[in-house]
Amino acid sequence: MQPKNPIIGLCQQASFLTSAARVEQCPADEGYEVAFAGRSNAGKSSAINALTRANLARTSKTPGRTQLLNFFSLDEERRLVDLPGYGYAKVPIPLKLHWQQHLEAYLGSRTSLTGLILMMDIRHPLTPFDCLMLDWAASSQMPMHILLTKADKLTFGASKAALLKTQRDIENRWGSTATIQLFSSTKRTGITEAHQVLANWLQLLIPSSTTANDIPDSE
Ligand SMILES: Nc1nc2c(ncn2[C@@H]2O[C@H](COP(=O)(O)OP(=O)(O)OP(=O)(O)O)[C@@H](O)[C@H]2O)c(=O)[nH]1
Ligand SMILES: [Mg+2]
Repeated sequence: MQPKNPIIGLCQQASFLTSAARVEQCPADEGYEVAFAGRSNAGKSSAINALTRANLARTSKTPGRTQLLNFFSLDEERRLVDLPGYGYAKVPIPLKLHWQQHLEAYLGSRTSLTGLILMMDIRHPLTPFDCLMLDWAASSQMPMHILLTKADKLTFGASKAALLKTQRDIENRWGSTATIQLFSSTKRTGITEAHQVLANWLQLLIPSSTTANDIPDSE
């Protein structure tokens, strides 16, 4: 029998920890943290829910729903963070500036942050703000993994083509800054691959004889 990837058990026991409106309100900067970033409505909260199999993060048809940094605890030293979505036009400018400032302060100061998952709607990849995040990851050498979300909205062929094109565009501009995969919260596509990235970044390495493909999605 294959050993169970420890990330699956930890994700199943994930619980809401706290919300922070500013960096000073974040939990102690200790252990390991992975943050989920992306344009408003890209599917960040849905992805966190799909990866944890719980209804932890609030999702919404109205973009701009997540306006705080929401922390979810996996165990005493590991956390996931749902970041406020950027780029939502209807948020008033002062609030936008407030969020941008706090997002930058968080990203620039958080020493427990071991990686950033960037979510992009597969139908609208590489928005200007996504490009800024890639610039930031490249310059700060922060590991980045991209989920092309809502892959279920395209046919299999079209989603593969979008993956290859976006991958090529990223390599041309940012080299090996980011890895990338297809993802769908509704169809539960790409969960195993994303879990493997989380396991690596959260220092939950599984035995080398086991590969990501050996581990079933739902256990
Ligand atoms: N078809 C499909 N719809 C999805 C998927 N993921 C999210 N959605 C829908 O997209 C909308 C936005 O999802 P959220 O997860 O709330 O997006 P978010 O990025 O957290 O949004 P903000 O909190 O506003 O930044 C909701 O209506 C979801 O049901 C997916 O994989 N497939
Ligand atoms: Mg959200």
